[in-house]
Amino acid sequence: MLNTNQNCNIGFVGLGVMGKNLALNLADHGYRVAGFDLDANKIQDVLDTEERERPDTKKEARIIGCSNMENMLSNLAKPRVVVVLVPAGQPVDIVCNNLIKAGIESDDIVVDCGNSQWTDTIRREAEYKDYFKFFGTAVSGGEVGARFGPSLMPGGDADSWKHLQPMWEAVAAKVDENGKPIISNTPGKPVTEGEPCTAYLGPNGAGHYVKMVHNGIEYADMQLICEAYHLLRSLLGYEPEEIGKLFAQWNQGELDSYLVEITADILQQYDAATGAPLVDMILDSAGQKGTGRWTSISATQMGVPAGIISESVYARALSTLTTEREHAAGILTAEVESGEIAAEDVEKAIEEALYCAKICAYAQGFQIMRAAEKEYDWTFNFSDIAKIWRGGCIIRASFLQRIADAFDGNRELENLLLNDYFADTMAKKQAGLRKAVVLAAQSGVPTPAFFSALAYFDGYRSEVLPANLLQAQRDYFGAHTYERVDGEPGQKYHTFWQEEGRPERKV
Ligand SMILES: NC(=O)C1=CN([C@@H]2O[C@H](COP(=O)(O)OP(=O)(O)OC[C@H]3O[C@@H](n4cnc5c(N)ncnc54)[C@H](OP(=O)(O)O)[C@@H]3O)[C@@H](O)[C@H]2O)C=CC1
Ligand SMILES: O=C(CO)[C@H](O)[C@H](O)COP(=O)(O)O
Repeated sequence: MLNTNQNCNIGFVGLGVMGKNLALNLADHGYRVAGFDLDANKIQDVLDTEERERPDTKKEARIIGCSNMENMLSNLAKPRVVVVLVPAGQPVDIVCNNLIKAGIESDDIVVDCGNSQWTDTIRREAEYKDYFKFFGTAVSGGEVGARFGPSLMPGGDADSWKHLQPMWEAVAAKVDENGKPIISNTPGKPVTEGEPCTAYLGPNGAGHYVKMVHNGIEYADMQLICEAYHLLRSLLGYEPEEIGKLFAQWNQGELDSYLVEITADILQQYDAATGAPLVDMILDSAGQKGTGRWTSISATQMGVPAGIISESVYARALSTLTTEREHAAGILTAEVESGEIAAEDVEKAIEEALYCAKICAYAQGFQIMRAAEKEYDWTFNFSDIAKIWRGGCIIRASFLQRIADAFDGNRELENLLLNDYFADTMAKKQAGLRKAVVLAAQSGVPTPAFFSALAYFDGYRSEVLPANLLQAQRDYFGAHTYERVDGEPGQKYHTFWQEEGRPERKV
């Protein structure tokens, strides 16, 4: 293992999937990295890869391996910057405490680049402030993104950001003047032009919060695509390959996105062992690490309607009840309506449904962040958020340029659905969403995210909802009071339901 004691620009703790690739990305941009991992094989792996990929083999290594944290710190220029890329939760605190023991100083910056819960980031910034500056930067883009350009969502103190900004802007994904990702997945040939997919998002947990919402939207996006696939397969009897080709076609239009692109690819893949479509050989039980659930919980806690995101979390949970579902399938039947449906009409309806439901899901995501601004005293630039999601991250899509434009035009936009482009699109395409939901209901295909999207759209555009009846019910059984449509705002009334004549009094 190398230990050259030369000054490095940045240290890494954790050289797993994300740490290794982000370190190599930094090296490609001319930064010298000192890396440490508990697992010596991981250190060796990054050193071997760096050697293989080094553009000029005669030049010295751009990444050095360190046998412990003291060694890593001694290799870093001051103020030191240490990126932590270990599993979220307790390991991050273990690393922070180990850095303190290893002699980190109060001017040094420790950057948590994992999928940490934003409340942990807020706590950590305060807890470690006497020892070092704790800064959050959430990363999206998986392995390839980390290696060649992720979307970076930084949050923490503004001075630390000034120090980190040039590095983060260098390694982040880049988009061109039309908001399209500029891709180069060749080691040693990083993209240096274009607009970087990173922007300072605010203090303490702001970056991790925004990443969490990104993942909540990711859950919804993925679930909606899966429902579209399920409908096409069940209603039209299409094979995965056929659906893959259709998705590839949709990906040329408004649905252009990384998730639709990879779905098209996945569905055209066959299993080497059996010759069956690969998707049919994969167990239908979805995993989740928690970020989608956190988004749903945070929305619920703040009273933000985010049903599509929540339904997407529940859909994953329902999918894991494999044995129960097998049992229920033998007992519970569906009375389904069958009839002739023109394939072309169904395809068009599902394509429109996917776009409309996607708009509603993103609208919910941005509403969650708007509520979080008040809750945590942050001021988000929603246009910046949409812009830094245009490249590098899992939900990257050309559609995000539309969102950036919507907020550029009006920072105070109450809801994305009220922007001219989105309102107009919903007006033109909602028939497809309605049709998809009807077809799903009639044929017994579970499409909770599509249903939820339509209910959100119809609920949000309703001047009157049956919540008046609900308030009366609450007042009836619990004297919870209500306001009158003709009363002073805030003035509460209670009807004495059990008394003769049921008098109503101000409360
Ligand atoms: N993988 C992905 O696509 C994405 C992951 N993330 C997030 O990034 C973070 C890292 O993920 P990922 O790289 O996939 O995880 P990995 O498990 O691949 O890598 C984590 C590495 O950290 C090491 N480690 C754990 N504890 C310590 C410690 N105390 N000191 C030094 N090294 C330690 C682990 O060693 P050992 O294995 O020996 O424990 C392991 O090598 C997570 O928060 C994850 O949620 C974010 C975006 C995408
Ligand atoms: O952060 C990510 C991408 O943005 C990860 O891929 C994410 O952790 C995947 O989440 P889950 O395992 O819950 O599906």
